[in-house]
Amino acid sequence: MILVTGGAGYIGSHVTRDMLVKGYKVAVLDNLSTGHLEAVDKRAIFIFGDIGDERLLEQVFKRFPIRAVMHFSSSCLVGESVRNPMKYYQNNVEKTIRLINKMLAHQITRLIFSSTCATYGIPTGTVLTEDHGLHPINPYGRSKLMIETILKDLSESNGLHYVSLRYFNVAGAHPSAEIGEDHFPETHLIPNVLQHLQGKTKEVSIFGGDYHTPDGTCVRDYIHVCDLSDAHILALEYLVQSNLVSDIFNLGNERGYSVLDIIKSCEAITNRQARVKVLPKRFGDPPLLVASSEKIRNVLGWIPKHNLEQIIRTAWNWHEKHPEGFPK
Ligand SMILES: O=c1ccn([C@@H]2O[C@H](COP(=O)(O)OP(=O)(O)O[C@H]3O[C@H](CO)[C@H](O)[C@H](O)[C@H]3O)[C@@H](O)[C@H]2O)c(=O)[nH]1
Repeated sequence: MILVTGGAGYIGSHVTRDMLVKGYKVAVLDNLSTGHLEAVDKRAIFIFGDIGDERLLEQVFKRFPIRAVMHFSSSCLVGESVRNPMKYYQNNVEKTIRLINKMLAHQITRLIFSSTCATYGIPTGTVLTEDHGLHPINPYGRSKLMIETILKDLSESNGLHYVSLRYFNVAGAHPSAEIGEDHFPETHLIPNVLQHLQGKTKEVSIFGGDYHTPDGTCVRDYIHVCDLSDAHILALEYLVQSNLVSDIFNLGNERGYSVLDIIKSCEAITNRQARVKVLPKRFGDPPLLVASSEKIRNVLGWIPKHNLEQIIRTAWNWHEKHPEGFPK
């Protein structure tokens, strides 16, 4: 059985569903602070609670035959991390240490960790490889880098085996449109543009129009949540098979799209026109983040199957089918 922390969240719920389809048994641990019970596949065991609750972790690890942990639960908004860094150090660092401690106490030594491209900071080249320097420019990135450092140390001394996946910009929804992205408040670009095109907001804010990028807006590498999910399952299989190897992989598509590119693509796919307003830069945003995914393709055999159009189309289907998101 695999324990999925944050399995009621956007990414965790997609990976949970895919693992169940592949025949894995899954237990989801989630405090529903940002996740949704309705997003959790009914075939999974659902445990309500916090990853920082050591008594609960003790019970979970005693009761269920957990072979590995996929650790999604974390705070993950760059802007919020700048305003409230302590939340990030507590949720992402302190509580993760408690989780890993309990895992090791129960001889659970396999972990898939949700890391981020925010660990790199401002890239020196145009495409980021995993060996690029790590100089995060916001507390979110720093909190994830702290855990990566801890994981490396524990893998050398405590027998922990981990795969850390550095996500670029995750978007899109399950092809069934039964699960998708539902945050409150929504801060991410693609859902914000689509919700605006549904008539929910007056305009789309563009955070910064004078970056040193081709059109002056930030460039990001968007990856479909189902491609991301495939990579998690490959990483899990890799950990189980190789057993001794721990590693770090980028998860992106090697294609950069600016904020304006995204708005134009959303307009074309929905056949609607957006109203945009250029606002000041959001603090903590690097101008350009594009992955090299060569390593994960070579080592894990990961093949992304969705392009930007499919990312936006599946997200649009989800928003159209669930204009209010999950039932509240
Ligand atoms: O309404 C919006 C929302 C976003 N943006 C811009 O669009 C780009 C993408 O922003 P998102 O908020 O969608 O995503 P981030 O790049 O901030 O965040 C993503 O990348 C981060 C690393 O930088 C973390 O990994 C984080 O979890 C992940 O969602 C940024 O340049 C942002 O400034 C806008 O212009 N308007």
